[in-house]
Amino acid sequence: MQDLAALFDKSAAVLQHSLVGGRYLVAKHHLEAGDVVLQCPVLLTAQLPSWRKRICYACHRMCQARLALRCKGCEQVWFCSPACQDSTTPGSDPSHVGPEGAHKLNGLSDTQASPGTCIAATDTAGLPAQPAPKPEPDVKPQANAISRHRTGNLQAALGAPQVPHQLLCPVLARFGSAKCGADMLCVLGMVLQLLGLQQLAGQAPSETQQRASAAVGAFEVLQDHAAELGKRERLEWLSALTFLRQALVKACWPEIPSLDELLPLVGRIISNSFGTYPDRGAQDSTEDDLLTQAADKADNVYQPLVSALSLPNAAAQMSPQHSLHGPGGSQLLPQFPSAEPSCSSISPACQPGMQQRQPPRALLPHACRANIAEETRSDLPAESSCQDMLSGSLQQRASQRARKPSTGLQHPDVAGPKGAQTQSIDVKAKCAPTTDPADGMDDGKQQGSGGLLVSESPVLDADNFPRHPRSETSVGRVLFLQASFFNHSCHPNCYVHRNPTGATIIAMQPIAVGQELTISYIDEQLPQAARMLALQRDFFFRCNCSRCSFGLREGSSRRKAKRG
Ligand SMILES: C[S@@+](CC[C@H](N)C(=O)[O-])C[C@H]1O[C@@H](n2cnc3c(N)ncnc32)[C@H](O)[C@@H]1O
Repeated sequence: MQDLAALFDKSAAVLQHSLVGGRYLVAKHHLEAGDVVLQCPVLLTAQLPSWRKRICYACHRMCQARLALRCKGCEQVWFCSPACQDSTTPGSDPSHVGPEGAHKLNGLSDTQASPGTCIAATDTAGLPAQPAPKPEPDVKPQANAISRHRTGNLQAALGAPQVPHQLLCPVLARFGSAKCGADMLCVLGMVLQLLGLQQLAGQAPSETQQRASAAVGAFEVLQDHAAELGKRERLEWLSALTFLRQALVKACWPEIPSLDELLPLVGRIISNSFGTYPDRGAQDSTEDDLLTQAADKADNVYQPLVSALSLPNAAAQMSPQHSLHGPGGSQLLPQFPSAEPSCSSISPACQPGMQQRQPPRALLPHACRANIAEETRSDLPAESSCQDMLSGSLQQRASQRARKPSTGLQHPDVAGPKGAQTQSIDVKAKCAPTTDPADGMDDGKQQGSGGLLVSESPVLDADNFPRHPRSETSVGRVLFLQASFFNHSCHPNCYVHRNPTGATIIAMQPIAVGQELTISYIDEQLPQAARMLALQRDFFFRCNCSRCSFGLREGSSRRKAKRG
């Protein structure tokens, strides 16, 4: 807890803990509306597959046109400029090219490497290295690799290093053949980044190694809700993680984590990450912009319309929402908050296509999951090993699959049992499309229930408040370490503002010293029942905020009044 408190040293928040409520943040001193509470760098981020051709892998800027530079190694990531490409592939520096030199690329850039191949390495003395051991797919896990890297200095996690693309490239090369849904693949990308950080953390002591080690340790302290996944949802994740393990094996990853080790990583990512939304205005936000907006926010919290249409990121300012904007986000840049992203020069090809400032769309946390009925959650064997559970179920599902076509959005191995659709929200409507917005839809618009409504004006409700977009409009996920300690409220007193290198939490109203700081994880303008459903489904908890408690009382007194 003492380590964790250090994460908030340079902020206006103090971490507290209660037996009932877990960890939460309170105001260190009195805050006025518009005051910055804290700034959080990105810990992990990944884009949905359909957006990779539009959003630079290195600087996360979005382009209207398809990006020209693609990594020829994995064919899975695109860059907006050679400078960006170089920034993620630090050439011959052996400290950047993987564990124990096993994945050193021998002078090949990742654009020359064969996709997904395990390239023989030479050691630093120029002698041929032992070929990287190729673990069997069913290799037994080592000791928990994640916990091994926990260090005392969690504050260093705020400067988590960028994982070199060379390290991840051979694994990402397999992602093209993944059968899981787009959001799952996005989460797998974040898991892979974490494994990459873990590899950096295992290197010889260095500043990068220490920061990576702190980041891995810090991730471990986040709440993990894997145990609360419904049975079907859990099977889907196990199947996706099996795919990831196979990709790691084929890429000669030196240590293959078991499913039991990987599932908690997913459990942390899905319940702590935010969806990212295409906000053209966020790309070039500066600290000045931010402070201006924060000041405006103080004046405009409840008179949103004018500022909504004139300022970038205005939806976040006015709508007390969990609003992280845009594909900004850095590759874990330590310079925060005013530093430019690592891409200092956007390519000429890309620049004219950069999205114009437009009223942004606010954010909903991802919900690319089937809504598992409560009764299906309860029949999960509590202590079952992931592997046993998966293999048993796969046999069962193989016969079901023979009878029932897959939706195409799920891994065929976990295509739902007969009748599953009746228990769940339409998965198709909630998942980002697997089609590619860069292929044939150059205005970025897509049709259909899974459409990405990039160029659309914000949807305003009856009171002219911008509404959260539907979850399928997101372009990826992002995880901020410090933001993961804010509890949710349906009447929050802070909001999350996304900028190119991270996020800033800003007070929306005067907050007294010691008062809890809260953000909204969802569109809090939804009716109470819908809010409860979204929080349970996506974040695995029943909201105990004052508004919900009041709402419940109000509901019951209304019912009593009706009865009486
Ligand atoms: C992102 S974490 C927030 C920090 C968390 N309290 C902790 O100790 O790490 C989200 C988790 O906090 C708890 N939580 C947050 N807001 C809550 C609320 N309004 N009511 C009940 N539980 C809440 C839930 O367990 C939820 O899954």
